[in-house]
Amino acid sequence: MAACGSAAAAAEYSALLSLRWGPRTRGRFAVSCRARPGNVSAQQKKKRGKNIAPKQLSSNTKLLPTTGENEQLPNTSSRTSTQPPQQNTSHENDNDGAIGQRDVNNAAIGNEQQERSKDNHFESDVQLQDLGEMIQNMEKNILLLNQARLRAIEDVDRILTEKEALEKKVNILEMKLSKTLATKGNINVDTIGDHLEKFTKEMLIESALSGGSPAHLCESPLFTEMTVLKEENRLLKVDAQFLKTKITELAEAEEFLFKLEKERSLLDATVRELESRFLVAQTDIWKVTPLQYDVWMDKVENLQRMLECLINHVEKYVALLDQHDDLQDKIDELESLLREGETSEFSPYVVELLQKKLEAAKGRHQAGFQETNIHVQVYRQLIEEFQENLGKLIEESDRLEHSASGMSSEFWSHILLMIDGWFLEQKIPNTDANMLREMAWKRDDRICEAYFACRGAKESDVGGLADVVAGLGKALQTKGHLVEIILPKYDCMQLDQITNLKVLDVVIKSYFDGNLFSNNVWTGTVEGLPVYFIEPQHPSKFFWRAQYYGEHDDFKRYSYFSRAALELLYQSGKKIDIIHCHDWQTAFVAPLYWDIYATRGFNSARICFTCHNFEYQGTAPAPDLSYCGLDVERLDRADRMQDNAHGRINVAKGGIVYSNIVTTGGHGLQDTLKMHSRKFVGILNGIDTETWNPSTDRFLAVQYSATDLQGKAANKTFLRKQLGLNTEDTSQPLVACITRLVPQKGLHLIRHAIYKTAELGGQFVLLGSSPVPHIQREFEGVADQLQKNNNIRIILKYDEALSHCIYAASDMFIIPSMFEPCGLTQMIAMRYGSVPIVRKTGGLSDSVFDFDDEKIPVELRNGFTFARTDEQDLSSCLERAFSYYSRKPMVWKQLVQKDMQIDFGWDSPASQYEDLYQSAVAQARGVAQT
Ligand SMILES: Nc1ncnc2c1ncn2[C@@H]1O[C@H](COP(=O)(O)OP(=O)(O)O)[C@@H](O)[C@H]1O
Repeated sequence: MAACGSAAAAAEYSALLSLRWGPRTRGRFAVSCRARPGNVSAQQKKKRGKNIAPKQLSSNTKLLPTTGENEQLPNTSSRTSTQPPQQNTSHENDNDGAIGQRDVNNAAIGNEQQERSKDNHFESDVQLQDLGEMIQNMEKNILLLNQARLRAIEDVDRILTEKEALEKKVNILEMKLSKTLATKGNINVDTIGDHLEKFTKEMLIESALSGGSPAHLCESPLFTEMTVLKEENRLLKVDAQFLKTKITELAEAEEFLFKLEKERSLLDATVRELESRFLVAQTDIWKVTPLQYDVWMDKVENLQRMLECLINHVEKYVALLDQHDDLQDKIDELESLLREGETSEFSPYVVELLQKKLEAAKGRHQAGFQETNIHVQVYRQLIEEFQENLGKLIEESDRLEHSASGMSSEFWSHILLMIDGWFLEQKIPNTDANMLREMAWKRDDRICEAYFACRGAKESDVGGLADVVAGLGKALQTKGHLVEIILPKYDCMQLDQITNLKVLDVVIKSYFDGNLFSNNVWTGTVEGLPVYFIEPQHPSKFFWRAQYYGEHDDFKRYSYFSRAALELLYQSGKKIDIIHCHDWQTAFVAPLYWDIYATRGFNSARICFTCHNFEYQGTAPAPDLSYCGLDVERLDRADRMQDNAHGRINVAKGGIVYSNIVTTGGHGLQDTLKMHSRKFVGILNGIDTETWNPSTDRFLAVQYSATDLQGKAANKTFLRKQLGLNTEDTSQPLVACITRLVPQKGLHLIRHAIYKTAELGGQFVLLGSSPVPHIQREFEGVADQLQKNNNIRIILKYDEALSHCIYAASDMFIIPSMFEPCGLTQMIAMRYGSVPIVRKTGGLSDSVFDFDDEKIPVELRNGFTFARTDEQDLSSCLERAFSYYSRKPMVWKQLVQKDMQIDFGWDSPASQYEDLYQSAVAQARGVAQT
């Protein structure tokens, strides 16, 4: 029985141990956790959790000895005599209430046994034997108990290790969570959620493995922490989802912007193509003789269709603008959301990242919007211009219906008188005069055509280029270089500007379209510079057109000239260092030189190309390149002379590709310039400081300088009187504008400036002329309308003398160009103490710096600038200038004096050119020596 009892006791112990030590230990742990304040942070929870377990568990181990009595409990009635009474006392202090009660019971049983032992002395031996067995059993039990204790301690250690591992996992998860929020806006809370889910599962499995139940697990602090984490993660998920949506919206906006940019460049290409086709078709029409009236009408109709197409395209630009508006709304919305985001709990990194992205998108959007806007304005003007020309052509078709032969005898007499006049004025040689007389006599239609083509020709449309070539040439000459200029011998040249004009007794033959043609060579000096004039003896009379540019066969005319000019240089046997080509008209020289002349040993020179106005680039169908002897197949390639937008040939591009130095910017050829960036240098033009010098200017009523501004005031008074402007109020600032009236110059802003100046109490003088009849007429309308306003004068002609007086008299000078490759008027204005107010574009933004712009060093601030093409920006700029003028006269005076002292001469640009030339020459010599 004892054995049985012992065995039963042992079984009881082990059963008890496994039952009590497992869950109860955990139970205690859970209880002590629950006792903590409910609102502590997860971090605090972890710290406290770590300290509790070991001590409480060790106190529990004291309970073990009481289990010695527990083996008796199931059979108390039959086995009471075997109970060791002394054992009861050892557990008096036991903490466990249930077990303590059992101890009390056992103690009572023990007392009863002692009473019995006194009455039964006979049984003492037997009892002693039993007692011995009991002691042995007890010892065994104690041994078992100790083993169980050791296992319990091992269990505790294992649980602690597990707990620490779990805590580490939680830490890692927390770190992952915050890292994920901070990385590139990619908030992957799903992954965190997955981790948490996985983690929970692992916990459940571990719990199951260690015999725990889900119910117990729910009570565990780790589980609570996990729940908190899960909730936090859920909220984060919502935030992240929201941010993700915004990021996606931003990405969509960016994509949309990209689409708009692409669309615009496609439109640009098509419109430019249309524009050049239109121009060609328009000029081509003049080649049709009056007898071919049907052909004429077909062509006019074709033009009409092209015009409609152009209008259609411009409408697409307008649609683009609307889309830009939508985009603006989206950007505004995102911006305000982000502003809220700054104060919310979103990760600051994410908000900052989004803000950066948004800023970039905003910048692109604004630039795109502005660019599109400019295109819309310029092309709208262009359409009006085309419509005007078309109207003219239709009018002309009426005239043609009666044919040139039907022209009155008065008309032919007028022509004959004109020819005589040119001859007497030495504008044409005798041979030409005879030939023209003959043609007029025979009522030759070509005379008619030439006459009508010349009618609209303006006085000077090469002013800017002529100024630059002469200015740079003279400056280089002063620096000791030998400079020569080659020009076509235009019939409309101002011969009085040329000294010693004479034809050389030599004929230079040059190649053109499969034949050799003779060229007369004339020489003369212009502003002290030697000039050669080439006069082709070609039946097309290339430079006998009564105007410089704008002929239907300009491409042919200038490819002819380029080839003839090179031939002249080649045959003269000179050893040239630099050939500097200006504008697309002479850019043929670059490929011709390298492909044809350099191979003939004429290779000492290096080529420099400057394009003063990239509005015109000289495009034509590829085969036209062969006229001057260039190899079409070799050159009609994207990396050579093929236009970047369409399949035509682009001569300006050829100039960039085949030159050693390029000093120009822009317009559709940026990619080509980028590819050739090593040879590209931006140099601002200068002005001729002798011609434009207020202290010696013979056109002025009074000469003056920066140190004597009385003279400037005198010029103002003089001009106001001369133009019939109000002279009573001397405090009124005088605003001026001298310009060609073409869309490029910002016509709507010029008009606005007139009215705004009047509104601000100033006076306005516009001197301008337009090659476009409808623009000229439109400004005539404005002039008529404002004729009686004695604060405004609009003078619609080209008048150089008057221009000098206006520069001198004005206080402010307005240049609101849509684009401006370089611009001279802002420099001339400053030299004359007229403060420039300009739109920030091209050369204007390189030479005029806003007086209020704190990002610009004070010493450079010389005028007032505005960026946008709308009227408001110009208005506020004008207001700022007026405010300084009237409220701070001393500051204004200093600004005027500063502007007058800026060096805009050619010396500095010429030195820059000189350096470029020299390094190109040095390189050439280096190559020659190796
Ligand atoms: N109506 C005019 N009368 C006199 N000079 C003019 C007139 N219009 C423009 N100019 C002159 O033409 C030159 C213009 O050069 P620039 O500013 O480079 O413009 P662009 O060459 O594009 O016309 C300036 O010297 C200016 O004084």
